[in-house]
Amino acid sequence: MDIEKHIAVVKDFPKKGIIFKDISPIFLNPNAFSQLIDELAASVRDLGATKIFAAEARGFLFGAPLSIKLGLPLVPVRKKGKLPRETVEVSYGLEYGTDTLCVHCQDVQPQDKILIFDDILATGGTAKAMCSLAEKLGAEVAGCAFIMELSFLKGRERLNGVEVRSMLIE
Ligand SMILES: O=P(O)(O)OC[C@H]1O[C@H](OP(=O)(O)OP(=O)(O)O)[C@H](O)[C@@H]1O
Ligand SMILES: Nc1ncnc2[nH]cnc12
Repeated sequence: MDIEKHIAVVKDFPKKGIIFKDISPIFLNPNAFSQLIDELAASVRDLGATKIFAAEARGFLFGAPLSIKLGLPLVPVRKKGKLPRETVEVSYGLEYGTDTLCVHCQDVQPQDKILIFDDILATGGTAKAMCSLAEKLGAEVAGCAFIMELSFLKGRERLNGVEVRSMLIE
């Protein structure tokens, strides 16, 4: 499908100099959204993941239907202070700031193979942090998948050694 026609480009958001790729128009078109989830699921099935990590907040919007489509458990990866039970955490840098991501310890077992999912791969800070969370809990990273990759920010290099799948590379 032509994903690009469902992405709005906004200059200088959230800071001057950032060209923000807004994927939210896809949610206004349920047929396109459904097709996107079908294609995303087909593109990662062979990775043999046992669970999906999806990053707050935009990652949740795609991660939830992806988990249903693949029949795999979904582990919410949340920003600090949101998860009520025991967590592991990792701090990371973003294109426009820094943050800390957490996961519930009980959600992951050492035999798990984790599919790291997010809407956008930019600098790779978020995805790298999710890989570290999986590894801290003794699990393996099966691969990383994104709707869109901003290749000029070289996130793929930061994920060196991990299988990376992006539906759209810009
Ligand atoms: O590759 P990176 O440089 O880490 O950037 C990618 C991340 O940035 C955005 O999330 P953001 O932290 O803006 O949060 P949101 O999903 O809550 O909007 C996006 O949804 C990815 O998670
Ligand atoms: N330029 C960008 N557009 C949308 N989401 C992002 N996350 C990090 N950088 C981004």
